[in-house]
Amino acid sequence: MLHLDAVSKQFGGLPALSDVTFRVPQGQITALIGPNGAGKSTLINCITGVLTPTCGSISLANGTNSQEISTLPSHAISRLGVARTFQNLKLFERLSVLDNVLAGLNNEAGSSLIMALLRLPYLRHRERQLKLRALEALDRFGLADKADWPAGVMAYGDKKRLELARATVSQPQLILLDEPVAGLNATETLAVEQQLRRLRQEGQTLLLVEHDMELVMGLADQVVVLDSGCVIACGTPDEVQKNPRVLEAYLGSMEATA
Ligand SMILES: Nc1ncnc2c1ncn2[C@@H]1O[C@H](COP(=O)(O)OP(=O)(O)OP(=O)(O)O)[C@@H](O)[C@H]1O
Repeated sequence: MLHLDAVSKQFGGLPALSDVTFRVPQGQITALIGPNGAGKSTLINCITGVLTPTCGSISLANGTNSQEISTLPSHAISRLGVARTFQNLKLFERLSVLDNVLAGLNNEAGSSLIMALLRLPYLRHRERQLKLRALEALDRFGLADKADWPAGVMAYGDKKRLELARATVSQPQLILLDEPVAGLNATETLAVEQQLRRLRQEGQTLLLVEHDMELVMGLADQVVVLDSGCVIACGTPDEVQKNPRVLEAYLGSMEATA
């Protein structure tokens, strides 16, 4: 689904990513982990077009088609079916919960201003369809009864789920989840875990950046470990947990912060 080949990114000559190569297989959950400063956010930003890699290739493969996306801007990558959630929530706090999810269908709304002003019947029908899909997405994440609330007044856990509803509503090819359970309590974390399992059952491809190792090891099909911008391990949760380089990277980072 997503192929990364020798992706490197430098900031002012300093390497943040070096020769990162791995694949995100279709219909699976791939977790990207690593100590603080390992390069996870930089990589997510390269995949979503927020940053352009210094060199290397990032391509979206669908059947026999493969498209290079490393040079495309964010909106073009989003139109190709890559959605994301953010580590620090990025919601429209003053808009309603429903409107926040509708923003996730922006690519499909696709009407011109003139058409919107004319309020053609076709367009009204289209709007109703999109609203229905947004409500369904809210319902999946247990938020349908809050559709009219301003997003800003919701509890933190609900905001995290709203981001998931917005990222999934367009049924993207690939969803990047940046720390989806950070700051959630055990019950909320379990609920998100179940929702992610359900998405996988439905065939959704997920790339998950997460510090919660219990969640990662219990959920992921494949774990990719970054350290100082390099992939130091890639395999099943079992393989990765036994890998001496991984243990060393995590122990090293714990000593550094002790
Ligand atoms: N815009 C930037 N300019 C300069 N250096 C940067 C920039 N963004 C990231 N870096 C550096 O790149 C390296 C990787 O940072 P990055 O934020 O990608 O790590 P991370 O794995 O996401 O860390 P964390 O788990 O703490 O979020 C770090 O050394 C960081 O200081």
